[in-house]
Amino acid sequence: MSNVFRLDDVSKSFARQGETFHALDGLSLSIPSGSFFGIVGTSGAGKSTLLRLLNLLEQPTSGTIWFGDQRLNGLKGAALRDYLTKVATIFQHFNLFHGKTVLENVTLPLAVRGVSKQVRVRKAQELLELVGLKDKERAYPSQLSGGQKQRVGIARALVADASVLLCDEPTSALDSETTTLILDLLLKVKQQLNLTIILITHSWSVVRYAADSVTLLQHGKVVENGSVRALLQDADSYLGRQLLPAPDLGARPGDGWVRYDLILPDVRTQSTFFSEVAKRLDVTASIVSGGIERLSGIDAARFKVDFDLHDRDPAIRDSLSAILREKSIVLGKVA
Ligand SMILES: Nc1ncnc2c1ncn2[C@@H]1O[C@H](COP(=O)(O)OP(=O)(O)OP(=O)(O)O)[C@@H](O)[C@H]1O
Repeated sequence: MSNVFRLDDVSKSFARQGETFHALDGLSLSIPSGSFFGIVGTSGAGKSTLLRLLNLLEQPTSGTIWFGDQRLNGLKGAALRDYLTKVATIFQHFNLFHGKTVLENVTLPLAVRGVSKQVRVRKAQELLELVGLKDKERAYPSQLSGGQKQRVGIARALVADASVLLCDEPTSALDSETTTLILDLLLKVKQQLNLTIILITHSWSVVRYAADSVTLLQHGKVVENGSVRALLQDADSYLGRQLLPAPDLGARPGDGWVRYDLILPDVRTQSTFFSEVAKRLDVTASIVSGGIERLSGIDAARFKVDFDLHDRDPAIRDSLSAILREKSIVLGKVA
């Protein structure tokens, strides 16, 4: 898969109380074309700084940023304007013009590019229909809910035919139900308009729901990065475990029991997994914690499961281990 962006050893520094502070510190990252790319990290990790480098609100202090084979450092004039039609942004607080109607907000990016009124109204109406706000074109932002405002933001961002949508904490100001609706809309427009979506968030649940690739930033560096599928399959991946959490309930397994921490990468084809294992070895299996998550379009599960091997032939431990490793990803074992 080709990359829409590549960042090579990128740093961004600020002067702070007479000292140099590195918001991004030698960051290298490739973002695949067509991905829904989630960037997570705690407050101050450098997520917004990274997004501001991609939408050219800021320039890196050092390092190179590539958009395909175009170097973005120092882009100016017509090349800059052209880039900014291809890469659009939506924001946490929507950034709508309150004195303008929904339709005027959405037509604005076309008006500043000199597109005729007839064409820009037609384009804006198409986008408003796509985001489910056809009947709101004459409304003002103050008459809309938060979710509707973000829909307007999405329509406005995409009206000039961008191929990349940058999302700056797009659901942080919304309740969880509206968050799901907005993420569903982003997945729909990504599919229909063939977009790459890059979304920064501090919310694991947002990333779990929508992203197919994830990067974890910490102190301005990439700590871990990969496709959701690859991260899940990697027993040593911290990101993989965050995507599919299973709380540790503290109590150890009982005497003679063994506890496995397991991932089932596709529950649809593995719904009878534990009953089959239990039947095959004639053991009791008891789920201690975990659950099923829809990740990147597949239902994956992580469970901590106790198996009763009390008074059983020691060879059964090896058989159990072999069966579990054959069909699931074993993250850990406590005896
Ligand atoms: N213009 C600036 N001047 C000085 N320091 C800055 C500037 N912009 C960002 N920083 C600092 O760089 C660090 C990274 O900030 P950034 O906003 O990129 O983090 P973030 O991961 O987006 O955090 P949050 O989730 O809180 O928005 C922070 O410590 C911030 O204070």
